[in-house]
Amino acid sequence: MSVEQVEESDQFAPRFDSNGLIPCITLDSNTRQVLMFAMMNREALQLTIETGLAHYWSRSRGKLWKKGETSGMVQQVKRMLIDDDQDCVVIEVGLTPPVGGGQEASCHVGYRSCFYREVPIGRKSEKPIQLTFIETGKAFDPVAVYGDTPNPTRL
Ligand SMILES: N=c1c2ncn([C@@H]3O[C@H](COP(=O)(O)OP(=O)(O)OP(=O)(O)O)[C@@H](O)[C@H]3O)c2ncn1[C@@H]1O[C@H](COP(=O)(O)O)[C@@H](O)[C@H]1O
Ligand SMILES: [Mg+2]
Ligand SMILES: [Zn+2]
Repeated sequence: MSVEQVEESDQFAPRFDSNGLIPCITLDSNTRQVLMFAMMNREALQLTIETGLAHYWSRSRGKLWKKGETSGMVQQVKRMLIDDDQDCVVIEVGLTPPVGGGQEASCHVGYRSCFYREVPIGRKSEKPIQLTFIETGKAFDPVAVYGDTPNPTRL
């Protein structure tokens, strides 16, 4: 397919990287708050489109991942957008509360959004950069929802 077709036509032609993955940014459909960034493989993208529930590919866990499979915090896709060269998607989702109680959220750390800290802009000193928490508290208790086996994001 030509660049022209990819960029200017109405043909959906998602471009996966050399590992067969496409990045996805997930927004809250009501507020447009950025909730998370994850990858999708062809199957995850197809399942997301077919079922209307967000599916991803987890590189750290090496598996297809239906968001909410453990927590119950499924993401209902209201709209999907793709960029000009079709190598990145955005989904706007409705959230579901976790099964263990608490408010609707997305992040497995217990915050609503994975993007729960702000990096200050403009350096005033050589001191280490200090992040600010921008959510007032956690939306739910992750131990109540995921159990106490820690599952930290791989660093
Ligand atoms: N639930 C989440 C979850 N929700 C949001 N995110 C975000 O999704 C990103 C990508 O997930 P992974 O790290 O699994 O995927 P990855 O491809 O290894 O991504 P990188 O860390 O390499 O960027 C994370 O970096 C988080 O910002 C989550 N990452 C992991 N989980 C785990 O997913 C499992 C299932 O949870 P539910 O889907 O809520 O049932 C549990 O074990 C959770 O700990
Ligand atoms: Mg990550
Ligand atoms: Zn998170």
